[in-house]
Amino acid sequence: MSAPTDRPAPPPTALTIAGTDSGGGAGLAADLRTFFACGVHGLAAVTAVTVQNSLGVTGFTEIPADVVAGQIRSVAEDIGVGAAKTGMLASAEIIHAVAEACRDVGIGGAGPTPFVVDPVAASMHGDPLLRENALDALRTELFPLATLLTPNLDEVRLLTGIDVRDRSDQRRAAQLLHALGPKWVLVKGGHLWTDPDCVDLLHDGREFIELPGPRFPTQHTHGSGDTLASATAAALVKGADMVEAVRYGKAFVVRAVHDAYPLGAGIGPVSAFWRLAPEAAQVEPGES
Ligand SMILES: Nc1ncnc2c1ncn2[C@@H]1O[C@H](COP(=O)(O)OP(=O)(O)OP(=O)(O)O)[C@@H](O)[C@H]1O
Ligand SMILES: Cc1ncc(COP(=O)(O)O)c(N)n1
Repeated sequence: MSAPTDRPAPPPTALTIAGTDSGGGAGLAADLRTFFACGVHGLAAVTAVTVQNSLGVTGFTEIPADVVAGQIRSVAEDIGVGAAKTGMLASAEIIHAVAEACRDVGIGGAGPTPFVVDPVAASMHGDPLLRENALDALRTELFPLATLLTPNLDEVRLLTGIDVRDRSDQRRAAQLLHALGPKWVLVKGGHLWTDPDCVDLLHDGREFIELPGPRFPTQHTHGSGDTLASATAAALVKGADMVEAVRYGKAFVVRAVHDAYPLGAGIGPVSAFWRLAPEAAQVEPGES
């Protein structure tokens, strides 16, 4: 085959700033898989390497903070970042370096690049992914830069002290978190076991938008939060507004949870494979 003379236009890009999961279910692997499935070229700044399988996380080591920041600056200067998304940030030092690098290259805050901050604190097995002293750095350094903050209910409890038991608690938590500086907050409802509608609540300081979805009776939801945030970031790169982008992210993750598969003896991952089916390739943000 001869080399093409007309090269295709490059696809949009999105950057994940996250830790690795050796089991391939969550973190960096889930983010890059979701970007790929959405037709977005994934860029990666690795923050930590975890020792992890379907049964839990038995350890992790952090990447030096200057190397994390270097990865962000390197791809921003050369390739360009259409949107960025954080996952596991591990330590206050890394959070500080990420915030500084993101500010410098226009990610989040007053910059042009949408920034989805998933304040990952622990794995779904309850194993810590963030040093205990790092919560304040998340609140004060990263949240004010976030275009969208996507806590789950355990993270809400850690960050606000609110133990969400119903939709009115979910609203109260969204208000408190919005006051910390993000433009939008999405309080995810996956852990609100009493809610059959699995409502994720989106808030911008004025309105509350409820995003219901079916709750599937499966334990295999590893990586669902990463997948939701990455699909939302992918939609933002493609020009969707926030409400449209989060609706797309939710529709994406609902399909991914529906198709989740067992892997190993514990909790299996959600699946982005559905997006590669020919009929699914037609679904774009705003059409889901
Ligand atoms: N059993 C389920 N059926 C359908 N959707 C689900 C289910 N569990 C979670 N979700 C959806 O998946 C997304 C992530 O939800 P969740 O609140 O569990 O976040 P998370 O704890 O960060 O995810 P995880 O820890 O599994 O990666 C949300 O959109 C939520 O509504
Ligand atoms: C590297 C890394 N990042 C994020 C998660 C959270 O995902 P989950 O809550 O599904 O365990 C994880 N387990 N590992």
